[in-house]
Amino acid sequence: MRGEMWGQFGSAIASFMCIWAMVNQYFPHYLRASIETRFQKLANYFNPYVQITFHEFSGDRMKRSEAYKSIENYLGSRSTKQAKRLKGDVSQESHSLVLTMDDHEEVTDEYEGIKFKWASIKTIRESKSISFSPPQDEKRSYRLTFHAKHRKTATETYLDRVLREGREIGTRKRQRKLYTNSPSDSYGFKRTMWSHIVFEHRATFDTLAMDPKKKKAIMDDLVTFSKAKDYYARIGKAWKRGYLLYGPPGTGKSTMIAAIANFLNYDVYDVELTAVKNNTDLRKLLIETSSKSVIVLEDIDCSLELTGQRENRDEEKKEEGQEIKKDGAQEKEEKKKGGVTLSGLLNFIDGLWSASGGERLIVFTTNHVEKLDPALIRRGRMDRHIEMSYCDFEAFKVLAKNYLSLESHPLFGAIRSLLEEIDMTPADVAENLMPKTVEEDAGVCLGILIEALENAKAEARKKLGEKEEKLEAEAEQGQEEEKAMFTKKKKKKEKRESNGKGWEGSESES
Ligand SMILES: Nc1ncnc2c1ncn2[C@@H]1O[C@H](COP(=O)(O)OP(=O)(O)OP(=O)(O)O)[C@@H](O)[C@H]1O
Ligand SMILES: [Mg+2]
Repeated sequence: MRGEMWGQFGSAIASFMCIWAMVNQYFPHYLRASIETRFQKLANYFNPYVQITFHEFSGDRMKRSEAYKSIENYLGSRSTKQAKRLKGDVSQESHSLVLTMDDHEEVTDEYEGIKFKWASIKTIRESKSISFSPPQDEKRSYRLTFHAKHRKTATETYLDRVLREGREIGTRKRQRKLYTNSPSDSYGFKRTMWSHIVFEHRATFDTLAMDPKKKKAIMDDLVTFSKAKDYYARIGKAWKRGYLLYGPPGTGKSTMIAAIANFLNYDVYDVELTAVKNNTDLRKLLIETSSKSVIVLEDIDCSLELTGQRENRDEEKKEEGQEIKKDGAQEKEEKKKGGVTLSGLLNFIDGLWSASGGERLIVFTTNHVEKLDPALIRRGRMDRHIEMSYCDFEAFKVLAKNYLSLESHPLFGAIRSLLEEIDMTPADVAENLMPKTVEEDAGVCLGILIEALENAKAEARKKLGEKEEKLEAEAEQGQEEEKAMFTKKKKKKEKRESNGKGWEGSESES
């Protein structure tokens, strides 16, 4: 019965196609449009299916539609399994092979027991003008077909899922970028404020040597942040989070930034503050950053030399009664150099100027946290302060695993006790662990590290000895000086007393 019905429906479609071909051939254009509308109405009346079309280029013709790209991503794996004709290409973004269903192919997707049909459509527009870019005449789209009774599910949940999943696949696949700001002077016609290269830093949280508990807490914080869009919207805050990474050179601050970017799949914007002319340019830079990005200001204490801190120093000088002499040229030079002020930077962080929203992580690094203006790093601006410190045994184990594929070794005990006594940065430990020749096996590398630690220990002892000697000498000298002072004072007193007696004596005598 059902088969018969489908047969009738099929022959109706065939007759319709026949009539349509005749109409196309014999009727003038204005009549064709009117007949098409009427036919469409008739077909809609009998057709129980709903169709939704997503065009590749819609509205802004220069840009591929986001929905189309998401659907393409979503259908990717389904097409590879189901479609008989596939198109292969190498993605410009990720340089990897991308397979999509060829034109006029169909795949079926199932959601909550409902079948959704996706077809890739290509229409060719007859163009009378000569064009060198064929895509203008070829229009592609994806067409979704489903039964009218599932309209609610399709429009309210299914399509939402398709677009969300497609976007996520796109984010995972995309090649991330490392942006650096061009010097302010070079902005001009068609010059962008940022130049970029492909971000290829391989650091991950797995390879980052630090206390595992601290590492886990940071990763949890990042995950919570990246999923907290609604939360930030509800509390009316810009969706951003500030991290301050501080510690001595070579403790992994830059490595941590790369690990964060890789973990969250974010782009990295490395802001070179000294190349920014003024607060306005800084603001423009922020506006030009994309969502899902880490904005990095490295060695912030050095950058601030040009700005707030310099002003503070001037004020300090004023307080000390020193005159601040600046000739015209010097002032001009300072204006040129230090256009970015502390308040400009604070505005930058607060995202006051970024009405565009979107998830952004702002990271400052410094070797001297104590030098920073408290306003710059207060909670709310820099939400997390993370100390990157010298290599302890837990961090060493991560490095040993990365560099030597070792989980344990008889020499680990000696290294553990040496690391408890000696401050060595992960960068130095890593350098010692790295095999210098192909003959060096893990044992040799560990031996080299032990030797370096022992040398550092001997050096530290020597320095301590010298310091103690110096202190002793200073103390001795101090004692001598004190003694001399005491004797001098005593002599003075005796002299005064003897003078006094003489006066008293003369008094009585008179
Ligand atoms: N915690 C760490 N885990 C893994 N590797 C590390 C770590 N710290 C340093 N390294 C290694 O040392 C090198 C230098 O580290 P990095 O540049 O991250 O240090 P930094 O703290 O940013 O130093 P600086 O303050 O000078 O900028 C890295 O390339 C990395 O190989
Ligand atoms: Mg660094």
